[in-house]
Amino acid sequence: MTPQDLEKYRLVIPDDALPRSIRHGDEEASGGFFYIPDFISCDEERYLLEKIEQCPKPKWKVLQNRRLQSWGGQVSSRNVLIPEAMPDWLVHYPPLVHRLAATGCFAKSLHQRPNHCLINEYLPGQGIMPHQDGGAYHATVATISLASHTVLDIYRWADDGEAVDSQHTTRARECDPAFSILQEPRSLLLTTGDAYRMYLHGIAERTREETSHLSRVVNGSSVRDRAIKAKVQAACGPNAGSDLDQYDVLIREKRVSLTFRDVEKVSKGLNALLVKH
Ligand SMILES: O=C(O)CCC(=O)C(=O)O
Ligand SMILES: [Fe+2]
Repeated sequence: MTPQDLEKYRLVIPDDALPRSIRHGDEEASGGFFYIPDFISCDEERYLLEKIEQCPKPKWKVLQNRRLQSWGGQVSSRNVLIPEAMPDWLVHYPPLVHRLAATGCFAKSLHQRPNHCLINEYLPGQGIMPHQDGGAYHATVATISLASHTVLDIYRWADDGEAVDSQHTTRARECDPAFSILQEPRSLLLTTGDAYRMYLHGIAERTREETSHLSRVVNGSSVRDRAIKAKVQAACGPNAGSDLDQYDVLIREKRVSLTFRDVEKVSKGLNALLVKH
């Protein structure tokens, strides 16, 4: 995929879900959300899951609601990457770093490609609290999903568009998502520019999506799996839920996600000399 192709994957965000400080039409100049189904093949997906599963146990950091691996190095409290080489299975086969750079979404980042990858594993019922990815990274995040679908919920700040007092340290977010994005296995979701900076994102801790959880999905028309697409479109349509089982819409399985970003500040210590670019 080339940078010219990317535009056709842009998600159209409804007017009433835009941050109040962005006028409709402005978002194009400053990034957005792009959903690309089948970014990797079934063989690549299988291979990646195998490699991730084979990693030694200490590579996993176990959190309360998921576990994760970190590749490319550790990000220090000062937002500096202490670099480590990425493994072959993220760089050579499948050539994910190269394939992501070729989309053009990292063209404005310092290294013009991701140098860091977080791998999150979610069992059914697990998720991630709404958050922002913050200032350690260039404002592009590339997320590849493996093994199961999920629904990423996108939230706005409650005070968005109001003058925020600089003394103010805690900001409230809106309770309900402004919209959601359905991510299929093997898909890529890119979040760039203002879309990265202005919204929060999270995954609710549930074992299945019911009709009401799918009703604000914005990418129903670009979902590849026919059964999932039919359910999303039925949930979003004018007769939402009338001919659907309200309580058994989409069952989640174990999902693994790869989150690629560019950490712009990189330590030039001894480790850096050992990392081949
Ligand atoms: O698993 C995902 O899709 C989201 C992960 C995420 O938001 C993060 O690691 O910051
Ligand atoms: Fe995140």
